[in-house]
Amino acid sequence: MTDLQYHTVGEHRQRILTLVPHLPHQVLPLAKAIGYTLATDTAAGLDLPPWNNSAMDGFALRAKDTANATKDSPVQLAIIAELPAGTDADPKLGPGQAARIMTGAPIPTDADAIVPLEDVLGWDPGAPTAGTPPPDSVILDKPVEKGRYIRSRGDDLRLGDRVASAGEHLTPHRLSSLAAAGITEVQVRTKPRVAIVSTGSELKAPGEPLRRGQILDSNSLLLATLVDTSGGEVVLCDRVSDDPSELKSILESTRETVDVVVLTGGASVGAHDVARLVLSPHASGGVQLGESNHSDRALMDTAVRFDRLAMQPGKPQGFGLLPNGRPVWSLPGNPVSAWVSYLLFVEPGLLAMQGRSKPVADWQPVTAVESWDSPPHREQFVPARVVSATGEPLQVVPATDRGSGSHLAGRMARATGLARVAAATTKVSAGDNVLYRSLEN
Ligand SMILES: Nc1nc2c(c(=O)[nH]1)N[C@H]1C(S)=C(S)[C@@H](COP(=O)(O)OP(=O)(O)OC[C@H]3O[C@@H](n4cnc5c(N)ncnc54)[C@H](O)[C@@H]3O)O[C@H]1N2
Ligand code: MOO
Repeated sequence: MTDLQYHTVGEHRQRILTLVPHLPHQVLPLAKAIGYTLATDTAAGLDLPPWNNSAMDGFALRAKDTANATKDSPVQLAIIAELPAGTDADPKLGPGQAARIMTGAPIPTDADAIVPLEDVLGWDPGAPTAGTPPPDSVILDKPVEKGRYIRSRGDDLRLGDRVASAGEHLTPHRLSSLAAAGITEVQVRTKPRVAIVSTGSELKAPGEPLRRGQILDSNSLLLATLVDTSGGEVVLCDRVSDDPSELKSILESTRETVDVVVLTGGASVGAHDVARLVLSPHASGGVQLGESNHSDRALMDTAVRFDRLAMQPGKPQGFGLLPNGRPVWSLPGNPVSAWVSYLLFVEPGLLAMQGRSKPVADWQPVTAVESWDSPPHREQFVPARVVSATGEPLQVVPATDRGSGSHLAGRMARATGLARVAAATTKVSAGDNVLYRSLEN
């Protein structure tokens, strides 16, 4: 705590992580599971590789046949078979015999080493081997080490080894490992179905003409695309005016069809702040906290609460559970505030609902190359821009020349990420270290 009137970022996030419900499991074919979160540890269904196979295009042989090979006294081996990848042939190799073999083809049971094409005498790098019949023989002028270029059955994974763990994000590389290990379907957490509602009588859809007093709604697109990157499914994205009946009606009509509601705007203390009026009609402007508010009981209090946070931007924050247990976030309407608030509070909440094992993003130390002021007793989150990507740590400047001005919807585009300044810091000087989260992928 920095001030009794304000919650810290950590306290607010802890309350969210305590209260959000976990989503149920579902079974999906692997090819449909991209972006989901694995719900159970998942084990290999076979040995990988499934059989000993060649790591090189070359010749499979018995190493002992080459033991005496020298430049002066080379060894000649007769080629008695051709083994392309995919063959199930297992030719018998007698003394002095070898098989031409391609990368990935199973090693004959009698062979114990591979010599790559390049290592046999007379190989011509300019003459392609594709489509040519196997030679009658090969000549070697040095011994081949037993086991050379053999990829052994199970040296990647054994049947039953864990391939991926519950809570891991099903990224392309993880899905690929699961496919290689013989998995065809996975248990995942269902995706949170999310309703996004931008509130404010001043909002118009992008592309519509504006009369005096109106602005274009940019938060809806911001939040819808962010929800997608957090593994959520946007099932409704709408705008309502400051008339409370419109927001009430959306909350009612989505009772059974959405798991999560994210609102922007109307979270502060204004006379028409509709999110607060609808979700927490009896709350006053800002909550006066005493020590007891930080007890476990307060953490477990599920009611929608509007708190003031010791952060800039993003001071007014609403969060709680609706009567049927759906979490609702009520984010401030200023676009930079909505962005920062989503990243700090909604993203970890949505990931926790999916059982994601790494629900909080990493912040890395970077060097500020310009000075700027930071408000006392509040953590500051500044849209920032990397100016030198070479060397460590990275060097950043504020993406706008007006600090974290939370209304600067247009200049947000200049940012490559967010810089984070500790609550105790009131001035960042050039050369100081700050934390940074990259938001470029
Ligand atoms: N007397 C006080 N006034 C304000 C306080 C305060 O503590 N006391 N806090 C200020 C801070 S900090 C913030 S942040 C804002 C948050 O206000 P609301 O959440 O009620 O948001 P609105 O008033 O509805 O909108 C704020 C601003 O953002 C624009 N906006 C809203 N929605 C969108 C959207 N979907 N797309 C683009 N821009 C949007 C809106 O037009 C306003 O300009 O309250 C301060 N006031
Ligand atoms: O805290 Mo507000 O979110 O500065 O703009």
